[in-house]
Amino acid sequence: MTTALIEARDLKLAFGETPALRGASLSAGAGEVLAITGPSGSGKSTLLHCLAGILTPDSGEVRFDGRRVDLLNEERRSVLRRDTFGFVFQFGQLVPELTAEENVALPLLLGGTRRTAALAEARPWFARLGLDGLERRRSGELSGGQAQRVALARGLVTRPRVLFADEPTGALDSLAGEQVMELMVDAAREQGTTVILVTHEPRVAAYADGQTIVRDGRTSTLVPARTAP
Ligand SMILES: Nc1ncnc2c1ncn2[C@@H]1O[C@H](COP(=O)(O)OP(=O)(O)OP(=O)(O)O)[C@@H](O)[C@H]1O
Repeated sequence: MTTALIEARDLKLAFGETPALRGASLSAGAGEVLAITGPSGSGKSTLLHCLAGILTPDSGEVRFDGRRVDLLNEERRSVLRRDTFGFVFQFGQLVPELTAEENVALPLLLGGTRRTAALAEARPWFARLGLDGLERRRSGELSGGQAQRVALARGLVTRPRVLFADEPTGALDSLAGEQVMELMVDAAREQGTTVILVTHEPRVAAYADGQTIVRDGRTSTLVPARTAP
């Protein structure tokens, strides 16, 4: 059995009086794709945000590569998010003033890479994700599927150890959604990136190696990933 690269143990978190997580656990190994599924409001995004160091649970443990993420201060968590993790959300959230290639280069620029080098690293992603010729477009000039592939390139350009994807196909029609999923899973496998994917669509979850279902803030394993205990 491989060791977990990222894991959550018995997470609990309430927003005021609203309990969002009541004992959520999961684990994923290096290079695995894990889907978090479940009904609306069950706690999927909250669980993802705890794993990614965006939220801190009230109790329980989050470990990445053996280190306790939940015990890090905000500054260290933000360095971890910037240097080690990648993110894709439902609505690509591209910066509208920037060109597509500048959007892809953005995480590298924020990490201190010089502009020319960052753009040089961003460009190969356009051919790789079927976006040739769209490098200089702004987000308003892209289709939803194209914009989401640009957002995917931006999430992967730093070669993150873990890519967190929250409903990455949620705003797309089924064909564009399948394209995004195939490209995401292939690119992640090629560079050994673990993917933690929130989705309510069974067709999207089927791309994953393992599935964890969340109901009322509690998890159960639907399909064990290779590292599940
Ligand atoms: N910032 C917040 N403040 C207060 N309550 C919140 C906040 N974020 C989430 N909640 C509540 O926590 C619970 C879990 O929400 P969460 O967004 O994690 O669910 P979800 O499964 O991702 O839902 P969906 O599929 O609809 O996106 C819900 O009851 C929600 O209303």
